[in-house]
Amino acid sequence: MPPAGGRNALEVEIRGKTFRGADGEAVRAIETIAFEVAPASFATLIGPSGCGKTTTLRIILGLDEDYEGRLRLPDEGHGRIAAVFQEPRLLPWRTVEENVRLALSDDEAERDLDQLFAVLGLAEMRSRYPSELSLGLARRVALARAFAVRPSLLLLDEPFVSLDEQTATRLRKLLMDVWSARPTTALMVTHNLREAVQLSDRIIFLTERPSRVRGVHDIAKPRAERDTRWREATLSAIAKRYSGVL
Ligand SMILES: Nc1ncnc2c1ncn2[C@@H]1O[C@H](COP(=O)(O)OP(=O)(O)OP(=O)(O)O)[C@@H](O)[C@H]1O
Repeated sequence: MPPAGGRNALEVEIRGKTFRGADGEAVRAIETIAFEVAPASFATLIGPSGCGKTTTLRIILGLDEDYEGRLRLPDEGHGRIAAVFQEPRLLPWRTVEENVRLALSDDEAERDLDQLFAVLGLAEMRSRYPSELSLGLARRVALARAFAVRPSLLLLDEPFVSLDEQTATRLRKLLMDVWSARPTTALMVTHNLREAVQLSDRIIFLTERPSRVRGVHDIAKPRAERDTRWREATLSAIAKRYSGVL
C-alpha cells in the first residue's frame, strides 16, 4: 500500500458529532473517529448499526458541516468526490448512458466511456431505462457514473446490500475491475466483514455509539492471492482480536 499522507490521501479527524433529536434531546453519535486512507488505496469502515458510518461519509461529502474536527481531502479538496449509495439514484427518464454522461461537465467529454461500460459489463445496456434494470444492474450504472468523473475520492455506502449473494459477488468483482483500471482513494461502509477482508487494504473498526475507532487492520496481501484459506484464517484472527465483529 502506498504511504499515507500523500497528496491524494484522505485524512479524517472527527472529534465530536451530536444530533438534536425531535424532542430536542442531544444524541452523541460520534466521540472520535480519526483515520487515514492512503492514496489510491481501498479502505472500509465497519461497525455496529447506528455507530455513525453514514454520518462520517456525509461529513466527508460536505453534506454535514456541524461537527468538531477537521478533514484533509485528496487533491486538497480540488478533486471530485463521487459517492455511491444503496439507492442507485438514477434519473428514471434518462437512459443508462445519459445518466452517466449527466455526471460529466460540458468540457469533460469522457474519452473512455466505451471502456468504462465494457469493464462494468454495461455495453449492451446503454440505451436502457432505469425501470428496465435489476437492482444489481442499476448499482453498476451508479458505479459507472461515479468512475466516469475520475474522482480523486470515491465513497461507497453499502453498495452490495440487498443483492443476492451471486449478484453481490459479481458486483464486487466488477468494482475491483473498474477500480484497478481507474485507481482512486476509496472509502466504503459495510456490515460485511468477509467483503471488507476481500476488498480492502485497510479496515477501520468502530465501536458502538458514541463511536470511536476500535482498531485498524491493514492487509498487505495482493487481492489476487486472497484465497479461501487465507480469508478464513484472516477472519478468525480478526474475530479473536475484535470480539463480536463476525
Ligand atoms: N438527522 C439525524 N437526526 C438525529 N439523529 C440522527 C440523524 N442522522 C443520524 N442520526 C443518529 O446518529 C447515529 C448514527 O447514524 P448513522 O446513520 O451515521 O449510523 P450508521 O453507522 O450508518 O448506521 P447503519 O449501520 O444502521 O446504517 C444513529 O444513532 C442515528 O439514529
